[in-house]
Amino acid sequence: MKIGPSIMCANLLRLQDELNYVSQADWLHIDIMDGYMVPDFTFGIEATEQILNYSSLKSEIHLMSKSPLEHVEQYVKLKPDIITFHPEVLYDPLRVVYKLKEAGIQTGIAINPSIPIVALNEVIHQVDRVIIMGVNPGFIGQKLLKASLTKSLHLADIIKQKGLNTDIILDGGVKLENLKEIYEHKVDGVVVGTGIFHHNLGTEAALKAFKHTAKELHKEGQYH
Ligand SMILES: O=C(CO)[C@H](O)[C@H](O)COP(=O)(O)O
Repeated sequence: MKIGPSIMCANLLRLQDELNYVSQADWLHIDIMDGYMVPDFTFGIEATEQILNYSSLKSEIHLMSKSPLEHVEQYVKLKPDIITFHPEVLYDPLRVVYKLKEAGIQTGIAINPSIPIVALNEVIHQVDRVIIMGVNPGFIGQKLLKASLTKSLHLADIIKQKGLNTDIILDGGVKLENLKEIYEHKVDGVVVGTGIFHHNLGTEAALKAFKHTAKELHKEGQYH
């Protein structure tokens, strides 16, 4: 199972150190909040560009935006590896998908806890990853909703039936303690915020612990 630290949960006064501590992660997850789709704000273009320039990790920009069609233009210019948006806010999410494909950027879609998997029918075959939100986005440190895990099993079935290669990622409420349960629900990767950056082991050791646990689960291998 792959581990993607969510940089919005880092100690921002020590951002370079925090980026160094997670340099062995599988990818870096950068949340962009627009103040509409979710109440808070995070990084703008300038800050995101600085983070991308400094980190050598594969990068994902998660657009928590009510207007992804407009916002995606600016973030495409930063050339991240993946841009993930919420299709539920658009009548025609494929327009964003095509923009990303045209730009050669991998496409992710994220769905909030209230959105059923069936809502992805029109787009699932066009995207590289689906992020299932384990919490209602906007705030860090919330508890994982069990219904999101059930959703993951449902999504895994659909991906298998359709013969797709789409990654299932879970974002929100991921801790070392629930990693096994998450893995058992056929999740391929997790976005981890406070579980890494607020862990009492410290960021670097927490990431190591996550990677070790993920490796052990993979060795057991009975679920994937
Ligand atoms: O989408 C999010 C919250 O809206 C973030 O990815 C957040 O970083 C997850 O934090 P935590 O792991 O503490 O739940």
